[in-house]
Formats: sequence, C-alpha cells, structure tokens
Amino acid sequence: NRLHATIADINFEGILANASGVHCQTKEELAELLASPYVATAVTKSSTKEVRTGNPKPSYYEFEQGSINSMGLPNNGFDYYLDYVSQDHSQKPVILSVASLSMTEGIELLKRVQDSDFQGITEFNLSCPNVVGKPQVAYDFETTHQILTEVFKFFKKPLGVKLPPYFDFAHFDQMADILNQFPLSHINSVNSIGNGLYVDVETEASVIKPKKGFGGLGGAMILPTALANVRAFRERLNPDIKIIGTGGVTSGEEVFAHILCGADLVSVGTELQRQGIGLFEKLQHELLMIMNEKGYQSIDEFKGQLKTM
Ligand SMILES: O=C(O)c1[nH]c(=O)[nH]c(=O)c1Cl
Repeated sequence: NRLHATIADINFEGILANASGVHCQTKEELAELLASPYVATAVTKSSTKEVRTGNPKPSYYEFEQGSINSMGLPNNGFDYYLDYVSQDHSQKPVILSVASLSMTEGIELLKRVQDSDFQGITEFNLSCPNVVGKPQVAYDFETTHQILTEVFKFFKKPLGVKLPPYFDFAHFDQMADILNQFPLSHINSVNSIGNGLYVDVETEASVIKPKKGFGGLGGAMILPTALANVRAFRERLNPDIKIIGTGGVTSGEEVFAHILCGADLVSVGTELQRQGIGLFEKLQHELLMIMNEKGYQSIDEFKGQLKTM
C-alpha cells in the first residue's frame, strides 16, 4: 500500500483520520468513520470522567478562512468511549482520546485504560483551550513534565499527547526536551490555535456565546502554524515518537505538505465538519495524484524530506 504508517507497532492502511472533536462524539459517528475505506483510523472525542454537555451554544462558527469553536469538552463520558474502543474493530485501529480536566482526573482515567482490555493507542489531550477557568496544560512545561512523569510510572500501553501550537523556538526546544524523556507513541500536533476572536462587522458582535466569543481557531488559516509545529517537532523528537499532523487540511496538497514536514498520519477537523465523510476519498485521490505527478510510489520516499534553502 502506497499510503501506510506504523505507530507503536500498530499498522495503519491509509494515513487519514478525523481530528478529535469532529464526527466522533457518538459510536455511530465513529463507526461511520471506520467504515470508510479512505479512513485509516478514527479518534474519539476527548473524554472526561463525567458526561459533559459542554458550553452554551452557539459554540461553533465557520467562516471562509476557517472555524472558531468553544465546545467546552462535550462528550458522552470516558466509559462510553472506552467501551467502544474495547470492542473488536479488528479491521482498523481506533485512537482513544482522554482529556485532563485536572491532573488527578487525567491520571485516574489513564489508570483505568491501563487496567482495561483496550490494547490500542491512547491520546492524552493536553491542549483543550475552551474549558472556562482551565489553562491549556501543555503551555505549562513544569506541569506537563510532572503529569507525564506520574503517568509513565504505571502506563505501559501506547500513549501519545495532543499538543497546542507553539510559536517560539524556545518553546519548541523546551517541549521537545520534555517529550523526549518519555516513551511516547506519538504526538498529535496541532490542536486549535487557542482563544482567537471572530468579529461580525455587520452585527458588531462576536459569533459564539462562550467566553465572550473567544475560541479555538481551525481550518485553512492555521496551516502555516500547523506545518511549522509538525516540522519543528519532527526535527527535535526521537524518531520513535511518531507524528499525527493536524491543522489546515482542505485538499491533497495540505496532506502532502504535512507528510513532507514529517507527519506519519494526517487528521482533518474543520474541513471534515464542512464536507462530511466524503472528504476523505477526495483527499486520498488528490494525494495520490500529486504523488503520481512527482513519481513517488510510497509516502516513505518523501516523508519528512522538506527541502530548505
Ligand atoms: O472545546 C472543545 O471541546 C475542544 N476544542 C478544541 O478546539 N480543542 C480541544 O481539545 C477541545 Cl476538548
């Protein structure tokens, strides 16, 4: 297969996935993703111990250049998703996303994953920007190091982390130094750009209700930030730590660019929300056309091979 990847000894046929949060709240949505031949894996909505309804609506808004969301971690509860991923989906791997509303809750949930029958990949979301009063954990390097140290005392199954975007080389360096200390299966980079603000000039108002309109940014406009983070971490991380590239994918071109920067899998959020599951066939077709034009048989021939001047 020309499009393949391996994370933590788990083989993926194809390289496309949903970004956590989109089309992954219910078992039906997850099953629909897995049923698509163009989807390599499905990532669950980040789950918390308790069921959450999330922030007041409207909490999601699309505009030409992208999207803004302050969903507030709505999810059907950890047990619901652990039950689903523990069922047999042998035809495809499923990634269980776990949120951390507090250090103790995150650790408790990961202990339950460790003690469960689930043998797949868990992704620890350290970057939700929309829970009122809660900081994005991964912007606090000390706390991140502390949590990962605690987790890896007991967690022996494949574990990755969902990271927010960073914007400073000192932060790329500091975060990579921390991550390289742990046997992570992967990082997923980037989460939305936190706390943007979209203003509707006509109404002179913000467009989502939570946090006076502040929310995470996604879609086409975050592509350069997403690619920079994928590239920066690929250059800095131990090669055993794989990368799921997320952010700004609307066509095969951006999938190609993410792989060129070093992504092993590529996930799609805003555009999937817009176009629905049919998008994955389009993305895979466009990627293969680009590879044909360039004479690449497999993505291994160009993965991480970004040229510089
Ligand atoms: O508001 C959300 O649910 C949310 N929204 C995001 O853009 N990223 C996240 O990680 C989460 Cl958890």
